[in-house]
Amino acid sequence: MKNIPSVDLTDFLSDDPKRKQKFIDEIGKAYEDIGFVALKGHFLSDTLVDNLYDEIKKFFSLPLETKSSYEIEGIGGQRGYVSFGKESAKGRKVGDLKEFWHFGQYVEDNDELKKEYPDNVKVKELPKFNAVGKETYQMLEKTGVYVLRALSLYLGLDEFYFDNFIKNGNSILRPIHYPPITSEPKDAVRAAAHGDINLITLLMGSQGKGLQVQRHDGEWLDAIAEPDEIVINVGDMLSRHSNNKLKSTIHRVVNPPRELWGNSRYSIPFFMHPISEMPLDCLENCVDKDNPKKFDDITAGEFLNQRLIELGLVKK
Ligand SMILES: O=C(O)CCC(=O)C(=O)O
Ligand SMILES: [Fe+2]
Repeated sequence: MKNIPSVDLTDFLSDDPKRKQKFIDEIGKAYEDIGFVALKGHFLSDTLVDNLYDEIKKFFSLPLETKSSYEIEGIGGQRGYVSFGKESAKGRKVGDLKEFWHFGQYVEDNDELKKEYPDNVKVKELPKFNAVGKETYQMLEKTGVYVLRALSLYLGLDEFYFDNFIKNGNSILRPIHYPPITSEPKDAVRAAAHGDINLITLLMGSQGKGLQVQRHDGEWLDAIAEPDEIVINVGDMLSRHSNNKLKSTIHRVVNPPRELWGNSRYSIPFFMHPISEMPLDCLENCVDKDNPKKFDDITAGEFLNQRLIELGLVKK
C-alpha cells in the first residue's frame, strides 16, 4: 500500500492550465498535511540513474584508506567523504549507521559565490564518478526549480519567486551507503528521526522499505516510491518561510529485520538550498490573526550553520 500521495510533474509542465493547477493543488495540499510526495515525470533518465548507482557502489567499495583520503577537515563535511558513524541526528549522541559523499554546487558564472563554496572533490580512482554526479545534481536541481515554482503559486507568490534564491544555491547531492549490519546495533539506527534543514529534499532510492514518515498522530508510515518516482519533502527552511503552512515532517530510516542485515541500502537525497543570504523570514501572506508569526527572522546561511553544529559536523 502506498502511504504518501503521488504527483506527476508533467501535469505542471503541460500547456493545459487545468492540469497545471491540478499539480499545484495536489502538491500544496500534500505539503500542508504529510509534507511528502512521490513524484514522477522528473528529469532523471534510467541510464543516468543506473550509471549513478554503479559509480557510488564502486566508490563505497573502495578501501577505507582510499575513501578517508577524501574526508576533508574544516569544511563541516560539505564536500567529499564523511565516514561511518560521524553524523548524528539533532539531539542525539549516537551516530547514524551510514557513510556518505557530498557533491556541491557547480558555480560557472558568479565568482563571488564560487569563492564562498568549497570546491568539489575529484575521485581519482573512478574516472566517471564526478561527471555522473554533476549530471544528476543538475537534473535534480532542474526538477526542484519546477516544484518550487508550483509551491510559489500555491502560496500566492509570483511563480518565479524562488528562482533567484536557488540559482547557484548551496544545494548538496548526498549519495548515502548504509552498510550491512554485522552486530547488534543497540541504540543505533540507519538514520535517526529528523527533519531536513533545507527548502525541499528530492530523494532517489526509496523503492524498498526503510524510510518512514511520522504522521501528525505519531504513527510511522512506510514511504515507498514506485520505480519511476522520487520522493520529495519539505525541509525546515521552507517550513519556517511559510510560517509552517508547509510541513517539514519528521522521518527516519529504520534498521531492516535481522534476516536482511546483510544487505546494504543506497539512497541519494538532493538537499535543495538557496543562496546563504536568502531571508527565511515568515512570508507576509502566511501570517494573520489565526496564524501568528511562529519563527524569528534568520538568513539561510545562519540557519544552516546553527544546524550543522547540532549535527556534529561543524565545531562551535
Ligand atoms: O536514506 C533515506 O532514504 C533517507 C535519508 C534522509 O532522510 C536524509 O539523509 O536526510
Ligand atoms: Fe532526511
